[in-house]
Parts: sequence; C-alpha cells; structure tokens
Amino acid sequence: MAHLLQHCHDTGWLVLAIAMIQFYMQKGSHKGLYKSIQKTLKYFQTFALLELVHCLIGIVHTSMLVTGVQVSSRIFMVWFITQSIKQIQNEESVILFLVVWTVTEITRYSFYTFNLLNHLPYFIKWARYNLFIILYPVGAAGELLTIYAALPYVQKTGMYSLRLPNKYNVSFDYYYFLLIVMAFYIPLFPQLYFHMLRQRRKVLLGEVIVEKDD
Ligand SMILES: CCCCCCCCCCCCC[C@@H](O)CC(=O)SCCNC(=O)CCNC(=O)[C@H](O)C(C)(C)COP(=O)(O)OP(=O)(O)OC[C@H]1O[C@@H](n2cnc3c(N)ncnc32)[C@H](O)[C@@H]1OP(=O)(O)O
Repeated sequence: MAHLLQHCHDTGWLVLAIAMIQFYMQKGSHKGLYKSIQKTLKYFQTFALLELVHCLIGIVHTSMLVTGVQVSSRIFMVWFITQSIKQIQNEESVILFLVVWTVTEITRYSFYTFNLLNHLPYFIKWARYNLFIILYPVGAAGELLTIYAALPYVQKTGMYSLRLPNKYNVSFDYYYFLLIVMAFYIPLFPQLYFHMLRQRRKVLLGEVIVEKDD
C-alpha cells in the first residue's frame, strides 16, 4: 500500500512537470502558470503529510525534525502564501521554487522506487545526493522571495490578522508572523542542508553517521 502511494506521488510530480513545460511552450510566459497547475500542486504537496505519518509510526527511519520542518514549510508556502494571495502567483520566485521542488521530488521518488525494486541506476542515486547542494539554497531563496513579495499585500489588507478590540481579546498580526517565519529560515535551513550533506556522505561515501534525534 505504502509503495502504491509512493508510486502515485512520483507520478503526481511528473504530471506537474509535464503540465508546466506544456504551459510554457504554449504561452511562452510564466504568467498564469501557477493558476493552471494549482490543483495538482495542492493535492500532491498536501499528500506529503503522509511522510510525517510514516515517520511517526516508524515505517520510514528518518529524522522527525527534518521531515517535519521540510513538509510543514512547503505546506505553509502552498496554502498560506501562494494559494491565499492571488496577487503574487505570477512572481518569478513562485516559478523558481516550483521548478526546484518538482525536480527534487521526481528525483527523490524515482530513487525510492528503483531502490525498492533493487535496480537503482547510479545516476539517480547521484542526482538524489548531489542536486540538493544547489537546489536547496535556490528553493529556499524562491520561498523567501515569495514571502517577501507577499508582505506589502498582507500589511495593506490585514489578512489572517486579528485586531483588538475583539471578543476573544487576542491580537494576531500575520505580517509580523511572516517576518518571524522568514527569520526562522536562518536556524532551520542549515539543519536541513547539513542533514542532507550527512546523508550524502553516508550513502555515497559509506560513512557511518548517527543522527542526534534518532
Ligand atoms: C508553519 C510555519 C513553517 C515555518 C517554516 C520555517 C522555516 C523553515 C525553513 C525550511 C527551508 C526549507 C526549504 C525547502 O523547502 C527548499 C527545498 O526543498 S528545495 C529542494 C531541495 N530539497 C531536498 O533535496 C530535500 C528533499 N527532501 C528530502 O530528501 C526528505 O524530505 C528529507 C526530509 C530531507 C529526508 O531525507 P532522508 O534522506 O533523511 O530520509 P528519507 O526519508 O529519504 O529516507 C529514509 C529511509 O526511508 C526510505 N524511504 C523514505 N521514503 C520512502 C518511500 N516513500 N518509499 C520507499 N522508501 C522510502 C529511504 O529509502 C531510506 O531508506 P534506507 O535508510 O534504507 O536507505
């Protein structure tokens, strides 16, 4: 069952890649691309919550912290930034993180699939543990630039914010929340990046590495 779900996930990101290439070839522009693929993206990125469940119930042996940060930050980007603020959907930075996520996920799920079949081509293993060196910072930059582009709109409209006075007597400012999220990239991004560097040494060079939260 888990294998079947994983196969669906791989196919989903492939469908997304084909849809993006087709759109760009037909329109010659990235404007409107997000709108055209949003349903598929929402579905498959939300589906990634299962990775956290697999981790929790012990089907997959990996760091909870790393998987949690990775999955929640992506779901946050999709639902609470890009999907919620139509005005930023045509930003180049959105395309940047979409392309990076898609390349990463196709490589990653191909790795899992061929690994399970015991026929893992070396180039897929190589791609899984080398491409991230460039893709991680580029993807994070795309995400941060997108949140940054959202700030003026969030400040102007006060979306998702709760101002005083109100019957709950609590206030929440989404604008400042986004600034905090951006600041969190500083301590959390290196955790993810160094985790993948350790995995790279383990898988490609055969080093024995002990994770702190294992
Ligand atoms: C709510 C507010 C949010 C606030 C956010 C604050 C800021 C956070 C900053 C975060 C920055 C994120 C930036 C990021 O989004 C940008 C990008 O992603 S750019 C793209 C580059 N990214 C990557 O390359 C990372 C991709 N992700 C991963 O590789 C994984 O998600 C990771 C969590 C990193 C875990 O990888 P790891 O190698 O540690 O473990 P695995 O899970 O791959 O593998 C463990 C073993 O399990 C087997 N496995 C796993 N899943 C499957 C499966 N579906 N089917 C079969 N087998 C599976 C795998 O083969 C391993 O087995 P073994 O140990 O036997 O080798």
